[in-house]
Amino acid sequence: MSPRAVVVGPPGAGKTTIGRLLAKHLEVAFRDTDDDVVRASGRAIADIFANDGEPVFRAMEEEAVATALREHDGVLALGGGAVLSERTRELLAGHTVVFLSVGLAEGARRAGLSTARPLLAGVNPRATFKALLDARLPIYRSVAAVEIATDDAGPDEVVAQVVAALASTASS
Ligand SMILES: Nc1ncnc2c1ncn2[C@@H]1O[C@H](COP(=O)(O)OP(=O)(O)O)[C@@H](O)[C@H]1O
Ligand SMILES: O=C(O)C1=C[C@@H](OP(=O)(O)O)[C@@H](O)[C@H](O)C1
Ligand SMILES: [Mg+2]
Repeated sequence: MSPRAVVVGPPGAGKTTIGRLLAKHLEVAFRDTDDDVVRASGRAIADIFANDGEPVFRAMEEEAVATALREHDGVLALGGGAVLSERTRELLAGHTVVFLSVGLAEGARRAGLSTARPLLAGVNPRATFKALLDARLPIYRSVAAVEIATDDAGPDEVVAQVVAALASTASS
């Protein structure tokens, strides 16, 4: 069993939104590893970051991703930082991975200053977001077979582009 598509990318790229719509389009189930961590721990992500720190969240996330990759055959959205784990990157090899990209201005606008995303809740979220994009861009590219820029496309258009890209990947 393997997910039809695994969606990666920075916060605000639309992994959760597009993943859910893509699953609907493909008539398969949708799963998001952020939700899995919240359900398994019974806690909000911001609470885990604030009280236990990022490494504890990353360990929970790594387990959630490994389990979901094993169990889920629909569309799977990862949290934006899941690919920081080497084990996760290794597990992603052999899966159909879609990278949704977003630039600094649009990504920061979409991710907002929401406290639900603790990594971006500091004093200068824009600078934090820029550093995050710079550091992670090569990592997202290294795990994904498909890259879709989402800055200038609404959700339905992004889904259509993902569907087309998946079809051409499957036939190549
Ligand atoms: N292509 C898009 N165009 C405009 N807004 C979008 C697009 N994709 C997502 N959004 C909006 O951006 C915000 C973040 O989306 P979300 O799916 O939570 O991103 P992620 O899971 O990658 O962090 C949400 O408010 C969502 O409605
Ligand atoms: O980029 C990150 O490190 C994170 C992204 C979040 O998910 P989204 O990318 O879905 O916002 C969530 O996993 C957590 O706040 C950490
Ligand atoms: Mg998300």
